[in-house]
Amino acid sequence: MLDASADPAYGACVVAVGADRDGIEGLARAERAQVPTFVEKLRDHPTRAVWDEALAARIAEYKPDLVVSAGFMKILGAPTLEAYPVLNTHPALLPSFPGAHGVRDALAHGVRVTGCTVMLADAGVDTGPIVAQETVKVLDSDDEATLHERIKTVERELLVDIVGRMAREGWTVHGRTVIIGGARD
Ligand SMILES: Nc1nc2c(c(=O)[nH]1)N[C@@H](CN(C=O)c1ccc(C(=O)N[C@@H](CCC(=O)O)C(=O)O)cc1)CN2
Ligand SMILES: NCC(=O)N[C@@H]1O[C@H](COP(=O)([O-])[O-])[C@@H](O)[C@H]1O
Repeated sequence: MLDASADPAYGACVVAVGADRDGIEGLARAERAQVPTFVEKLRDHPTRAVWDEALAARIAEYKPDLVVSAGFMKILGAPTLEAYPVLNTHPALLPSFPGAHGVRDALAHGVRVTGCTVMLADAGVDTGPIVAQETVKVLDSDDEATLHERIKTVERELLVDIVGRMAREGWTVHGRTVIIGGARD
């Protein structure tokens, strides 16, 4: 996304990169690009609710139009969800295999095709309206790591494309579906 946003025609820029823990490659990548970063750790707060509020306050410092969750492994609470649209990427074809272990669960189930889903987060876990999906074939030789790496290649490209289109064209939510721009494909 940082690379794509170097082109003014992309229509979006990364105003900050945040995480709930240190040592994240995305933080280092942002720092190399002189993009502001922040870390808000759950363990630094007395309760989950206080962390939720603190995270939303950190995000508010950057006034984003859209929050993108990519590999953010915490369920976001109401303070963030009620303040911003949150786009999430999940390494499975929702509603199948939601949660923190989508690739592991899909492989264990024996699926021959899996993929990734870009959706708007809601209060549930991977239950929000779907923006886009792409499929990835499962190879007989796959283990969780090899399959997940192939999914990541597809989902990163999809996420960058979707964020740019949403920024340029806007979006509307119709029940469980998100339409980018003014009309259905
Ligand atoms: N309100 C929402 N927040 C988030 C969603 C969402 O759909 N609604 N998606 C997640 C990303 N995600 C799957 O795509 C996901 C991430 C993490 C978990 C989870 O069980 N997290 C545990 C802690 C895990 C850990 O710390 O290692 C937790 O939050 O207690 C489920 C799904 C992003 N946020
Ligand atoms: N349920 C949330 C979830 O599984 N998120 C997944 O974590 C990976 C992060 O990869 P990265 O750390 O290499 O960017 C991505 O595949 C993302 O979809």
